[in-house]
Amino acid sequence: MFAEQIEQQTSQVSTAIIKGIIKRIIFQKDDFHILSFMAEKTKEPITIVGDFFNVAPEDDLTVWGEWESHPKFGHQLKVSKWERPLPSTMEQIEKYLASGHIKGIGPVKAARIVREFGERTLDVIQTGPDVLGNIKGINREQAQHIHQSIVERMEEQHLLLNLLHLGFSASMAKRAYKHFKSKTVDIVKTNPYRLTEVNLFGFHKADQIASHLGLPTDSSERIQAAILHVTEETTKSTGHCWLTRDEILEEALKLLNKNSNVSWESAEKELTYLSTLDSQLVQMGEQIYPGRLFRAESIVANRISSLTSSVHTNRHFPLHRMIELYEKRSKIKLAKNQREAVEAIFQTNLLILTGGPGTGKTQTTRAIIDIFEQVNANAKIVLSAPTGRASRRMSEVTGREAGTIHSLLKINKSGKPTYDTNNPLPCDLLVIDESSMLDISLARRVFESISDDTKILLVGDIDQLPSVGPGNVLNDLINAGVSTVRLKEIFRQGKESQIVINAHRINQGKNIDIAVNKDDFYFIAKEDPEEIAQLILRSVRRLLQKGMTVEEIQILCPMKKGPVGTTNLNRLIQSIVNPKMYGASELMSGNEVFRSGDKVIQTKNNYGKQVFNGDVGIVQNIGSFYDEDEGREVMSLTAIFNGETVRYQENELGQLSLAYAVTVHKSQGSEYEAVIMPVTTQHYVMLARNLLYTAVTRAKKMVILVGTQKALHLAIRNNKISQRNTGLIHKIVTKG
Ligand SMILES: Nc1ncnc2c1ncn2[C@@H]1O[C@H](COP(=O)(O)OP(=O)(O)OP(=O)(O)O)[C@@H](O)[C@H]1O
Repeated sequence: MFAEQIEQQTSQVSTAIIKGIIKRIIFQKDDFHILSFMAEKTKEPITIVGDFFNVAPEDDLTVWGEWESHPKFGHQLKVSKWERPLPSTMEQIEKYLASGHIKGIGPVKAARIVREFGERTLDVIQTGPDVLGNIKGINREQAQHIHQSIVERMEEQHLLLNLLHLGFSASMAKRAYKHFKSKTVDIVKTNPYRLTEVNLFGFHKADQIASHLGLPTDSSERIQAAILHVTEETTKSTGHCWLTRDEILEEALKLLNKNSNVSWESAEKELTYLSTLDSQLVQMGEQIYPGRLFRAESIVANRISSLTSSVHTNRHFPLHRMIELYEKRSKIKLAKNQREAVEAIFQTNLLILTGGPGTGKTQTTRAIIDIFEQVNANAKIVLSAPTGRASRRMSEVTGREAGTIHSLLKINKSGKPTYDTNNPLPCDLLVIDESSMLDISLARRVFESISDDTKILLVGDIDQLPSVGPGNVLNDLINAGVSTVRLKEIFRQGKESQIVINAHRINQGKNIDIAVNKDDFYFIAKEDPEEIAQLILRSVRRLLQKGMTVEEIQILCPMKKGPVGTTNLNRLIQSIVNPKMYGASELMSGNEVFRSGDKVIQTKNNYGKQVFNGDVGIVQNIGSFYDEDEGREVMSLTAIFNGETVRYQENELGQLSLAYAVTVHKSQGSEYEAVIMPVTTQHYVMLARNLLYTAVTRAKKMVILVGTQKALHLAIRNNKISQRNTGLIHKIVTKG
């Protein structure tokens, strides 16, 4: 059987298959091993490299791999698969027991055990520790240990034999085992979709395994997995917290029926079943929530009810006098609604401060913090924001320390925070800036982490795009009646620019105003998308000639696709600002080429590297370097993010993208000296007032819009801010 498998696989892939014995572990880090291996046939020692687990010298292995020639270490076999044949003869079993794998057994005891049970030794020991009771020199505790070790060994063996050929790596098999224990192989073979529960595989990979195993395409397991997959993906891509039954069924059937014929009724039956379990999906009438979003909404709503009902308003200090003193100290006369905000924070535990650019949100926040400290010199005030860029900016404008919510709550890789209901954040006033970016899951973490004695000030601009993740938290809180101060007076307008004026005009649905005597807001009329792209290129060149740097100029696009989408514009801009240089190293990832000097954006949170989704950096170097951990030369790219050098290996480049042009969504919470934006009906589906408003408010010194008046008007008129399906308002209202 074993040999048959080898034959089968030899014919499918052109890899070397070698049987032999591990002689020495040359290097090991986690699962990665470099081993000296004695090939059975040639009796020659070779070096094998790859992911292994629980291996030790003298282990018999069969390895599959490809030969590679390493500049430093010479000829070595890169192992993609391996198996450890089960010991079957008495001699093999004795050698195996004595090999050092099983604590408490050396050669003498191994020989005694095998003498007692013969070729059935491993089977017998698996039945229980008591069978070892008569073996001289083995006490109860050791017997238990030997039994346990053998059981685990056999399970691991079983795992490797059954999973590696299905496309699992050794470490994936180990992760699956950690979760499903002895049931792992059974689960994979009967319902591989369960691997999606532990985020080991997505639906598509699980479906491939199921198809490889010949499992039926209309099984309940497959239909349920597809339903859960589309619910998760659709809420992620649309920002909705719930979807209708019909939406889910339509999408699930599209996915399922690529290679089968599942009926609407069968899918509906499975959806009903999943909803009645009330865990992965929760049904409220026609609305279906992913369970975790439903729970997040309920928790936020509960916490808000509790926070707002626990406020102590009996003040023993002369607030009006304190505001006057603040005005004297800061030489700023607060406007009426700025004063209201200062007063409100002492009357409620949860306050929202919103307003457009230049309306004095930062100034009001400063006043609140200052006066709060005057009232209580020992008050612990914490400043935070959803992204690294927003928190850095907050720190600059307030002159105080500010960090991301993730770092504040000490949220670990698996999303678990150190501060939560049982261990609340020690804090009297928590200020969160850019709070329009809070999605419902992050809001849950924030509200769960604070006690009823903490006040929260949420600062943000509700007219910006909503959070990237599901939910519309800031808007929902305002609409649910949470105390809100809305700043309307524009303080910057007089002395400053058309940018602020036009941002407010856009927000009010009015056309932009181009003042001839100002040179910070341009609209360049162009119809043809190719010409728009060329004009954008020319504008970039012009700004560079004027002395701006690549980092200061940002192209913001509604979409990624098309001639004026980020993908194409990045390619074009790169070709002029950072063209291919003869002899210089480059690295490819997907359709993108990275060169030293390129502006790049991180596209997912990486806690290990401390670089987060949306962080922008500059590539510093591309080349090979000696990786101590791997003990070999690897190609890598280093980039500078916020003054820190970060290294990416070739297989990590999927986390980076060129960033000369980014989507408006990605720009939330950032500011740039100059913003250039294509405005064309090619991006019709995305043209909305809040998108244009968000883009324009990112600019500090200059905005250049290139496109058609028609597209611009469409965007300004479209204030049907794409509705998000959420239930937070309802949940808060019903609590009240
Ligand atoms: N009451 C006031 N009197 C005079 N100037 C003020 C007042 N409030 C704010 N300002 C000034 O107006 C300008 C804009 O204020 P601020 O930076 O607080 O606005 P903002 O809403 O935070 O803007 P943005 O969202 O664009 O950062 C600042 O120069 C600030 O000092």
